[in-house]
Amino acid sequence: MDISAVNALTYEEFVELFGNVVEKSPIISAAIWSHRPFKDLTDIEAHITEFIHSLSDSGKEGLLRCHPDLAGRDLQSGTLTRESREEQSQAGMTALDSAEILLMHRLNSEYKERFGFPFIICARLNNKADIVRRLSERLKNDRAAERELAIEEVKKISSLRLHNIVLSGIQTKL
Ligand SMILES: NC(=O)NC1=NC(=O)NC1=O
Repeated sequence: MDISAVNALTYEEFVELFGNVVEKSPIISAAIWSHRPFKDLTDIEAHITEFIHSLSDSGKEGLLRCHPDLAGRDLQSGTLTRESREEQSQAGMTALDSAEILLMHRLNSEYKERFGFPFIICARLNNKADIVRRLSERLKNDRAAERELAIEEVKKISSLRLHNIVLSGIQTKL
């Protein structure tokens, strides 16, 4: 990976490339740009993590609310971001039968009703059976535990997105 190419990006190019590493939260890339030159990919990830951990509880919950439900309205209406669409498709969310869709809607609604933010899991690391099982299990947690668990999942999602951009970016921009 050519970290010098990343460090040479203008602010606009950097946010264009990395702005959706954390779903619908370009402020994170806009903020960490100040820390260039980055030593390597791990350094970029560390700054993303530092930003997320610096958020208040309500800030973290706001970050979680920027994520679309799995098999939810955005997927049905085709308004998912490219990254989310690929991730959800890979986890089998686009191949659910009507009973599975209803189950996901019910569990997601129950979860959101209980915690005030959506259930989040790194879809690339799970299949649909894992997702239903983890959603059912995590519904039993308390809010603070779920906030932290969801933030850990956001970090996994963003790490995979970052690596994907830089690896594929080598062919295009970087
Ligand atoms: N609610 C979610 O967990 N959403 C998602 N997880 C992913 O990995 N991609 C998503 O869109």
